[in-house]
Amino acid sequence: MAPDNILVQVRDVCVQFQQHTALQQISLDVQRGKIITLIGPNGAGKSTLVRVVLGLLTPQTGTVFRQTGIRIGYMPQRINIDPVLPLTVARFLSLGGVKQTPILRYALEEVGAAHTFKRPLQSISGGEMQRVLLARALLRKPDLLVLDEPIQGVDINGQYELYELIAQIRKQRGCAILMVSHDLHLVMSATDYVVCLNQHLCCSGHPETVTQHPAYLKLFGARAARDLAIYTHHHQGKTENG
Ligand SMILES: Nc1ncnc2c1ncn2[C@@H]1O[C@H](COP(=O)(O)OP(=O)(O)OP(=O)(O)O)[C@@H](O)[C@H]1O
Repeated sequence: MAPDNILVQVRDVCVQFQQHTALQQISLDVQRGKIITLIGPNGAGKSTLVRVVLGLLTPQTGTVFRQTGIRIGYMPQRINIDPVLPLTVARFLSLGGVKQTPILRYALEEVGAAHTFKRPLQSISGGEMQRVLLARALLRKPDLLVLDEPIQGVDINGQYELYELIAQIRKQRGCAILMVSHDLHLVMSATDYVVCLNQHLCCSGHPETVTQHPAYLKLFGARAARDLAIYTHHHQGKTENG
């Protein structure tokens, strides 16, 4: 059992693929209504941890507790679509079980992709696709939204927009969000808690704390300093403008 405000509790989880250790002694709490971001280099185990949280992968050791009855909306890193399959965005969204047009339209409106409703899925842009996947996850009315690299294939302006949208969704719906990101500076203002992974848990805490942590600086080096400078600038700008 975990306190009611903890949606998912991961304790001392280890995952091994053949001889390779993907996760080592990882503990994590996903709190109701909070945004938690997993960062780490390629192969650090971020997607593996996401799969553990989702219950798609059973760790060799450790425990995972999920509050009973919680709904989880998942936006995967990518999906494979048959290029010749005639599938509109509306039909794609309805495959999740919700068929009512107004509800599907509303979900697309919420993510700023209402214009794609009747379009063939194969014809929409990378950024639009990310929004459609987000809409699909929202149709589950999630208590927890899990986003595995939501900005993949999105240009830099689109990335800021998407993170703003994610922050707005949390504000409006009050759901918890667990997301994976490579770019901490982009997500910092939209994140309550950061977990820095590299098979083991390098450091965790509030974004400002993590970016100054020796383990984070060791892992990301010069980029970390640049990220902090960008964040500080961005953050100060925001404060000055109210
Ligand atoms: N099903 C699997 N079988 C074998 N090895 C796997 C499997 N899934 C993941 N791995 C390995 O586990 C390690 C962690 O992979 P994971 O995808 O979790 O990393 P990641 O941090 O999400 O990486 P990226 O940033 O590149 O997406 C990698 O070395 C990967 O090759």
